[in-house]
Amino acid sequence: MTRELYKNIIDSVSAGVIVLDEDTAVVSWNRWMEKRSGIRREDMLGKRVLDTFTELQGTRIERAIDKALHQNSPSVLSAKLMKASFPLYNESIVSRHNHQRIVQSIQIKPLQQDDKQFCVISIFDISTSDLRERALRTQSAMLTDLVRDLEEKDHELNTIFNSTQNGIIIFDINGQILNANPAAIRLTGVPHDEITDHYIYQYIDHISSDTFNSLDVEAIIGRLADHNEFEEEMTLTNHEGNMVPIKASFNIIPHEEKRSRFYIFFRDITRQKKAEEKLYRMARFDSVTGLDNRISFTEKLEYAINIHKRSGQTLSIFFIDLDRFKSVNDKLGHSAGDALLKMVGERLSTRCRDCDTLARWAGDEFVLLLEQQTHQRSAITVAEKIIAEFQKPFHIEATDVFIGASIGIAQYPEDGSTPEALVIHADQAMYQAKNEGKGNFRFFTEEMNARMTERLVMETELRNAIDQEEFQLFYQPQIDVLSGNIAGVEALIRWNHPKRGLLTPDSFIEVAEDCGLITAIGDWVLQEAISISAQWQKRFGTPLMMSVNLSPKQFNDDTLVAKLRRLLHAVGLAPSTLMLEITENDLIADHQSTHLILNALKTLGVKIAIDDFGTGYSSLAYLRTLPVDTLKIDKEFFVRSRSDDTDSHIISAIIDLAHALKLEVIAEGIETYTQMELLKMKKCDIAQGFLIGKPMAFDTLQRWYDSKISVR
Ligand SMILES: Nc1nc2c(ncn2[C@@H]2O[C@@H]3COP(=O)(O)O[C@H]4[C@@H](O)[C@H](n5cnc6c(=O)[nH]c(N)nc65)O[C@@H]4COP(=O)(O)O[C@H]3[C@H]2O)c(=O)[nH]1
Repeated sequence: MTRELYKNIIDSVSAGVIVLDEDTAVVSWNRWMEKRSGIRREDMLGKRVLDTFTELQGTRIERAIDKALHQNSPSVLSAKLMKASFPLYNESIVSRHNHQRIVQSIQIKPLQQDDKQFCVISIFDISTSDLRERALRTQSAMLTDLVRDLEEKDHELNTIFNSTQNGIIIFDINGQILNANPAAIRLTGVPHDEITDHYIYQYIDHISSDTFNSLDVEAIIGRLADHNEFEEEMTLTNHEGNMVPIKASFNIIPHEEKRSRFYIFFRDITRQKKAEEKLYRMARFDSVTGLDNRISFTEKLEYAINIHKRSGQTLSIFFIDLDRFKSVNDKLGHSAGDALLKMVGERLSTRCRDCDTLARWAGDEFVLLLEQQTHQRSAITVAEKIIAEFQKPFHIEATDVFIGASIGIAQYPEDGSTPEALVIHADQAMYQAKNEGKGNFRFFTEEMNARMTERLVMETELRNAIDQEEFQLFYQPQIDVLSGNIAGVEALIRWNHPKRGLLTPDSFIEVAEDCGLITAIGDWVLQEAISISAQWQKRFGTPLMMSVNLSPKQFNDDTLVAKLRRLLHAVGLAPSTLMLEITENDLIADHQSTHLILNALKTLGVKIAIDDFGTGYSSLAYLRTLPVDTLKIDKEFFVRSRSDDTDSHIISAIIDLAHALKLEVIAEGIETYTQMELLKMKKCDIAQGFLIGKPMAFDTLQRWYDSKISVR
């Protein structure tokens, strides 16, 4: 379309048309405008419309122009806009000098062209009634739409307000309740028609508040002024006085000053709180005894240390380990074990004051923190009372169960300044108490710590010892008492320690047992001993009775029989050439499974000896029921028999009884000819001891044997 045609079209329109650019400068001014304003197009083009009609500044017309240019949004202004209309002169009605405004309907619309923003102002003269009527009708239709829109929105809001399960309370600047939705009425328990007589602070409060009605409405309103809304966990006290935890969100409904409204939007979080509490309890309390657990104890101990740092008072930490708990658990089952732990917890609690903390540390270990201690004596008194508590039996599943307690005590600040150090030291002291005979208590000493550190070092070294091939077997000969011929050997382990030289088992077997390495070491011993036995048979043409010590863990290892069968088969050795030595105490530890294991070993065909006989409390009558072949009299009897006649009598009695039970007897620790004479006299079967030969390496054993044979 040509510019000329465009100009003619807008000049022919019977309405004012003004087009403004982004700076509100006039780019189009039609003939109607020239006529009604008396201002020519040439005079207006390029001029700012608001500079010409200054009285439009700050009016709705200016705002509408701004909206069209900057928000791309149209406006319709119509009415008798006395102030905010274009001051146009209707020449046909009034004289040029008589400034009379006409009634206008003004549309201000945005227009985008070639990436530029324009604003088109159309001015209609509606001074005549029919035009005015039309404009009014348009306006009324617009208003109807607006009202309908508002009603729809209102309906939606009302539905949400009435049906939501969350409580909504609207209140004023004084906290007075103005409205509440059905959920809020239900949660507060206040009748609907009475709710507006109440104040928000009568029901809603801070969670930690201990003063009733302490909700500070002014402070809440202050916070809302800064943030518009905020959320907090609070409590709702209903009409009956019951407290419910809620999650509350406060909001403001802006109004003119002083008439502002506020609302609280809240929901009942009882279930969430219960779940949180459950989780908290699970994380901090022991489920079996209901006592504090390790985490909670450590925190309380840390707190106590911080407090006592200032007061200078002593804290005592008890590490309590139950004696014989494992055997009760194994025999009566886990639920009985749990019941026993619960009873122990209750019994220990009776020995504690309110300010003390008792916790279950792990398994059958308890820890106790005594505060307000002034001297060691108080800790001793508590320890003695606890040990005395265990003198009485625990009644479980119609059985009276006797267990004991060993206690280690560490004290703050002397024995450590952190919870970890104090508990470790108390544990070390407990270990010492246990080693010294159970049912005891010991205070921590630095010496214990040194010993423990040494143990830990040994544990690490032991782990490497197998791979580094640092173990070696020595063999101690055993002879037939009557003939003097070799009857067998006992394999005894040695550790070629890289720094400490050759170590005997007394210095490391216990550590290996405690740290679980004994099975791996024992497996190596069995393999080595069986392989040596096979070599012997090959070299001398006769089988050698090889005795091997078995630790309780190995004895209870489910794979033991299969392992032995495989090892013996691999070298083609008869099972009857292998004798397994099990100590008397280990055999009586668990009667039921002992029988099962021994029977399986017997079926395999290996021999079984009861080692260190006389040191335990087993009756010969019980031993009779066990499928064993040999009884080894503990060497202690022979050491003592040199000075005490009674022991000679006991040795005689044991040999007689063992023979009566058809058991072979080996006397261990024979160092003198007199002892040898006694054995001969009592017809003891086999003798072992330094008199015959000390434990020796395999090469030496072979030479020893060679020399024996050549003498004959
Ligand atoms: N004073 C004196 N002592 C004598 C005499 N004759 C033998 N002995 C010592 O008595 C211990 C006999 O072994 P045990 O009672 O089974 O006692 C063994 C056994 O219980 C354990 N042991 C040794 N080797 C092994 C092993 O391979 N595995 C396991 N689990 N324990 C082992 O270590 C304990 C100590 O072994 P060793 O130090 O080799 O000590 C050996 C031996 O050297 C004597 O006439 N006088």
